[in-house]
Amino acid sequence: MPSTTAVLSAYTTVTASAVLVRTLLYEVQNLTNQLLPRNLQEEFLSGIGYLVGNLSSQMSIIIEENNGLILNEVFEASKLYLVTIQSPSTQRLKVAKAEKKEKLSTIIGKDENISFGNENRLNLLLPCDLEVTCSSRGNILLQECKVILSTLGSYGESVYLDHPSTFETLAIDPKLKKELIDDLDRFVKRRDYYRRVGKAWKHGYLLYGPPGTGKSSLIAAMANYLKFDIYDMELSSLQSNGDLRRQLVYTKNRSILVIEDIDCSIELRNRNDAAYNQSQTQVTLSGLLNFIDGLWSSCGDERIIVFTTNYKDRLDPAFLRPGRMDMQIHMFYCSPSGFRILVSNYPGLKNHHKFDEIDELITEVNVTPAEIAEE
Ligand SMILES: Nc1ncnc2c1ncn2[C@@H]1O[C@H](COP(=O)(O)OP(=O)(O)OP(=O)(O)O)[C@@H](O)[C@H]1O
Repeated sequence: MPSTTAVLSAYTTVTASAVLVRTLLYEVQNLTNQLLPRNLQEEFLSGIGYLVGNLSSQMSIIIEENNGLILNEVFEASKLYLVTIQSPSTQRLKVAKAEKKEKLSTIIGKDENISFGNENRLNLLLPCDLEVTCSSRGNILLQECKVILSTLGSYGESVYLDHPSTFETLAIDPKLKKELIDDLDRFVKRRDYYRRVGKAWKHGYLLYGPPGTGKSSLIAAMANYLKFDIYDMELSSLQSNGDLRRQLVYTKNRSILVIEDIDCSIELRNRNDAAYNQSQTQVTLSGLLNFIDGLWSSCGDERIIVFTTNYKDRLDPAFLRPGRMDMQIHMFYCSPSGFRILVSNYPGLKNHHKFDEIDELITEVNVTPAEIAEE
């Protein structure tokens, strides 16, 4: 089975939730305030609002120079503004806004050297950044928000998370799904509550179950739902326990920190066997426990940490102590209801005369959603 990182980055379709569209609209509003003269802003935004109301989860805004034979005033206004912040040779201009900053920062595309504003490139990796591309015809293309997947550790890299998994496509028990969505909703709404009770605004999940039952898919669904970035912490690439904490510097608020296959990394270290020597894992169980406890008190707000394992019974009980994991989620073999979701996702079937027979078979045999998806 591929690793979480491989699976999460393997997709090319961008899926966006309602949250994403709402955030995008908000960002468009912000951008419009800064790009357009005041008298044009209202008209432009009401047009966008109309579009979003009817629109799918993806949106590109293209401002053409001419609207038929008529000159497009929005294009002229945007062009005038852009000329003041870019050099004549600029082909691409990126615009980003940090959560707590009021103004957008504008950054010239990858192949150009000049950058504007005080933000460095990392700020592009914020949730909900917008990309404005100026084509040779002078069109301005505003691309949709994207969730970022970053790999922490010595080979750290970031990519846009284009994993299409959502809670709708996830084949898990409907009751568990609802419980989890409610839990996430409660978590993001409870800033004041966490402050009042003096608790860090963090949440820990343990996902356990056999390979191919959807642990990585669930993490992607959570990220797409909350519009949080994902940081995938590869323990095997860390040199020491101290590296765990140092990696946090690269993470941001409103993010999910993922540590996968936790039993392998820790077990290997404790057993000190040949496999351990091969994997070069340098993180110890106590180092990890210290890190989790410290994480809860030392880093920013709105953080979710997710551990995954195929073997919960191998984990040290200290790891599962109350307060470390808020929710333990058992990902299990496919149920009849899960099967219905998968056939609706893949061949697009809602009904079939074989369904009853398959329902019976599925309850008799352990089969993973991944195996069914493969078929
Ligand atoms: N519960 C599920 N709902 C929908 N699709 C699933 C589910 N489980 C598995 N799949 C399909 O199988 C593929 C592999 O599953 P995934 O990587 O999420 O499982 P995993 O439990 O993380 O496996 P591993 O423990 O090996 O990392 C997914 O990309 C998806 O296509």
